[in-house]
Amino acid sequence: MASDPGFTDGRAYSFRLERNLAVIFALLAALLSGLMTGYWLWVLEPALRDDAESRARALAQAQARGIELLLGRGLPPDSLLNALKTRLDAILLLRESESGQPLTNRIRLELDPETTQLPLDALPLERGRGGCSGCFVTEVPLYHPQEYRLMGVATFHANARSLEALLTDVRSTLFWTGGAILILIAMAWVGVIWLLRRLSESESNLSAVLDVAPFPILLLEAQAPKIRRANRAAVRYLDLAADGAGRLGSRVWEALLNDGLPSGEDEQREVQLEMADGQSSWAMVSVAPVNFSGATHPLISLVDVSELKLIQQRLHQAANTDGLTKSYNRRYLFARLAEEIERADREGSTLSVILFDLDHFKSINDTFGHAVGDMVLERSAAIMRQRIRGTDVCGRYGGEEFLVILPSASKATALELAERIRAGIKAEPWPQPGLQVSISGGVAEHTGAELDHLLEAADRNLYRAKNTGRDRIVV
Ligand SMILES: Nc1nc2c(ncn2[C@@H]2O[C@H](COP(=O)(O)OP(=O)(O)OP(=O)(O)O)[C@@H](O)[C@H]2O)c(=O)[nH]1
Repeated sequence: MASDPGFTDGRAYSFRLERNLAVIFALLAALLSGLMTGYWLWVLEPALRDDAESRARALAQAQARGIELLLGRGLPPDSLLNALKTRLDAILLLRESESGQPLTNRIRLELDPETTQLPLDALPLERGRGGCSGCFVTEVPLYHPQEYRLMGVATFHANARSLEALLTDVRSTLFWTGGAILILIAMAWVGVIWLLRRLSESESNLSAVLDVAPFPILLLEAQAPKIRRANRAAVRYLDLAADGAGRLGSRVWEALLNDGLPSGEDEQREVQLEMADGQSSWAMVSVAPVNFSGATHPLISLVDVSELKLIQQRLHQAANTDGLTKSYNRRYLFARLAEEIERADREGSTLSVILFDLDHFKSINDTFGHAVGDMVLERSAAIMRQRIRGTDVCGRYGGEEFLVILPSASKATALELAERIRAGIKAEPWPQPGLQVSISGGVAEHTGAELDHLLEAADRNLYRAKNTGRDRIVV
């Protein structure tokens, strides 16, 4: 089938099914023709010949008897010949006694009814004698008159009427049988053409449907993950182009293959792809088996979920982030701390936390205004984020309280970091004249107890820091 411009062919497409059907019909027609020819050659024709021969043999014998009777009357030669011409239907092989020249005549004669009564096997006959391959000739001279020697009597090897009747029978049998076969073959071909047209229609309809689909669709080969067909959206999305062998492919497609296609029918996979323009894109890949020409091919569909992914990320970020400080919020901190405690228990590693609280924050608000208070919160969170390690987590625990989670850190390490943060906030050059900010912190190390115990321990130390003059860290 010619490739259509839409559901792009990676390779010429062929209907194996319809091709097989056509071959079956052709074989059937050849078989029937062979049978008919064989039937004619090995059954009908031998029967025809046998029938004709036996009739001719009988006729020749009867005619020979008739001639014998005529010859016995002692007629002069001319009269004899005339009598033979008018009475018998035969070929005579007369030979002049002197010259020895044969006088072969095809004569219209009538049969003497008496002669037909003679016993049929009375005369021995030989076929093909005297140069007449289709004749039966008496083997011995029947009569020896003075002037002429009658070598024998011959007849065509068939009674014309019975042979004609037989031929008519055969021809009519052949005509009807052959006609029926031809009608069958013609009907079969009409059926095949109709079927092919329907298949072609459904194929082009499928191509049209797949082509207008706004998302990429690929039909793969049954045996290997190679593209057999791709719709326009797939050509655009995956930047597909045909190679020298007409096979579709691209760098993005190879990356998708390397990432692994879903194996199961209901399986879907989200894959991140680097597109032809260098941009990153997320695609939901799903696979469904479809049958073509008796083989199961995977039909791959891709849905670009980049925007969805972005929205998901934003939602996830919004759900876990504090709007003011852009640090993690309390919800996330609790969930993350639970995870880290579980990991520390599982791996037997250390884990520490620092609970910070800005000092006299109420008075900052009261003195400099709420907006300045917000700015102090934002800046303090940024200072914390700048100083922690990549594995640490820092977030807003409450109003002016912050929690830092330090996986694999002892309380000594945590203390060190807490002091650096405290010093950083204190040393920050705040833009408001007279604004001074300090922070207190309580450090606690996970000792195998539950999450609440760890936070309570940190809170107790923070309380002690507050009560012992603030601007300090207590372990
Ligand atoms: N500007 C601003 N203020 C906040 C925010 N959240 C809580 N606060 C204020 O933070 C203040 C906390 O005050 P307190 O709990 O009395 O503590 P403090 O004044 O810091 O005193 P100590 O903790 O004992 O040093 C309150 O006045 C809250 O209104 C916020 O998001 N923005």
